[in-house]
Amino acid sequence: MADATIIENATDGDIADWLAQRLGEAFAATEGPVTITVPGGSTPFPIIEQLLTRDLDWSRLVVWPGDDRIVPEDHEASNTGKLRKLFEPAGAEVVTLTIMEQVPHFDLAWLGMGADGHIASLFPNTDPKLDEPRSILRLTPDPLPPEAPFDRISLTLPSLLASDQILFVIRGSDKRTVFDQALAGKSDLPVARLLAGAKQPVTCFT
Ligand SMILES: O=C(O)[C@H](O)[C@@H](O)[C@H](O)[C@H](O)COP(=O)(O)O
Repeated sequence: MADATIIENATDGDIADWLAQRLGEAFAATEGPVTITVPGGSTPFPIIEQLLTRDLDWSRLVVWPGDDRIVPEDHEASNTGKLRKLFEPAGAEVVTLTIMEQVPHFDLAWLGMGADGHIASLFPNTDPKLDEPRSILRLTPDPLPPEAPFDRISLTLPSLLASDQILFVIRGSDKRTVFDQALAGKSDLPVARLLAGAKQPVTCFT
């Protein structure tokens, strides 16, 4: 079971500073690109807007959506569309998730979490496995989440765990309770399964 560093009451700017620090360290540690996966939903985008004001060589960054809704990129529900609009003008590359992609090792895996304990699009009904042989899956959440009632494509638990460090940004007391129970090994929700498999540092901003 992972132990996590919990940083409470963080502002989007605090999280952007933390991310800039981690990315700066990753850029300094290699000549090549730095590869991260980032979540969709609503939380990450204001943080990314602030992150991109920091003075880093964004042309060295490769961004993988952790998941997406199966909609065109110009659809308002598209995570990839939003990430492209933010990262590409700064010079970063945003990968298109397809089940044919070879998923790399990530310098950082950034996740959100739903109140039902889903991460990426690994909803409880999809019964995500730590020994899943596939890297990317197409899934149908059941029930379909009302805020984004679409089929999904998602990195799997092994893909997300193939990372040097894991970041969660989880806002709200309900979600914090779900996260704490998962961290304590008191649930079998997707977030708990990921935490059970994590050997790398886990940081959670609330
Ligand atoms: O495509 C998605 O919706 C996300 O990848 C999903 O896993 C998200 O991270 C959580 O649902 C939290 O979403 P909020 O940040 O909106 O709370």
